[in-house]
Amino acid sequence: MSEARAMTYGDYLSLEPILSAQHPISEQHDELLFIVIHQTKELWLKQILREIELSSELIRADSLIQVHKSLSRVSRIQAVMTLSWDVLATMTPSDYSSFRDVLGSSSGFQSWQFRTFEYRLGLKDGSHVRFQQEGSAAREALVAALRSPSLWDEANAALARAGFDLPLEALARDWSEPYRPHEKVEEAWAEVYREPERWWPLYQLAEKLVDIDDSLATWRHKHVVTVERIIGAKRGTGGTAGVAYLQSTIGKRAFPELWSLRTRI
Ligand code: HEM
Ligand SMILES: N[C@@H](CC(=O)c1ccccc1NC=O)C(=O)O
Repeated sequence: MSEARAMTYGDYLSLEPILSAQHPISEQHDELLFIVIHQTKELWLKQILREIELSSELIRADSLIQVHKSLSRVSRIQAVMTLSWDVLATMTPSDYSSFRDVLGSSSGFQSWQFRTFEYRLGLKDGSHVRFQQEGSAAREALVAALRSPSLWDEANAALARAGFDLPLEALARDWSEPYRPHEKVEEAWAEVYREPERWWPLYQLAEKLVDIDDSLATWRHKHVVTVERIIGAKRGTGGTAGVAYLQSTIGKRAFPELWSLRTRI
């Protein structure tokens, strides 16, 4: 009987399949960079989705101290994703236009992990489901995220369990519908911010959620600037107006009352 081979670095990390998974279509030097940036982003999104699953479970169990670590990790990963725009921005309009046509109508718009991230935070727009192939695992995962309570729904439920008076619309709703901000939800979180020492775990949770919304807006902003730098006002391959569309997404907030309450403090 032969002995089991010692574990190697390459085996453990599945380097063979990973490093064989870049397939530029053109002969252009920068196409590899474009692929590597996107693959890296999808790996980070995979980790982010894992952390958000864990965070949801921890909030549901009222383990608000433990959730801090996982949510901090999410916003640090977001910071890395935002920095990677500076690597991509070394690609000029001439470089990109030399291979852009090979992309056809594919686009980041079709990233199911990005949409799942938005859904898990609380940004529910069911119209994105149709971009995933019927019967695919990606579509199933996306639909499951659409139908589950988001981080914001879980945070509001935790607030209610702590004794705050929250409206039924925020606590028992059709989770797949877009979240509608509510005056009473804002007032309850404002109470938390008025007396941080008394409500420290909820206060800390709220600030971690604001970090994530903040980092997402920063990422979106760098996306728009980088896209404008590389393709100007051209239409997107995914069929949108391009920069004008991306600009319209910067104002999205997954935790709207955590932003609006600030005017009251
Ligand atoms: C040359 C580089 C890039 C250009 C010109 C570009 C352009 C665009 C445009 C125009 C859209 C709108 C949809 C469309 O009509 O196609 C879009 C969406 C998107 N892109 Fe990019 N993009 C670039 C790189 C990236 C990178 C590196 C990422 C990820 C790290 C990314 C992620 C996304 C995502 C997630 C969306 C959907 C955004 C939303 O609907 O809120 N893009 N991109
Ligand atoms: N929407 C981009 C194309 C693009 O960026 C893209 C294409 C294929 C795979 C990922 C992409 N990244 C983000 O949109 C464009 O209009 O040039």
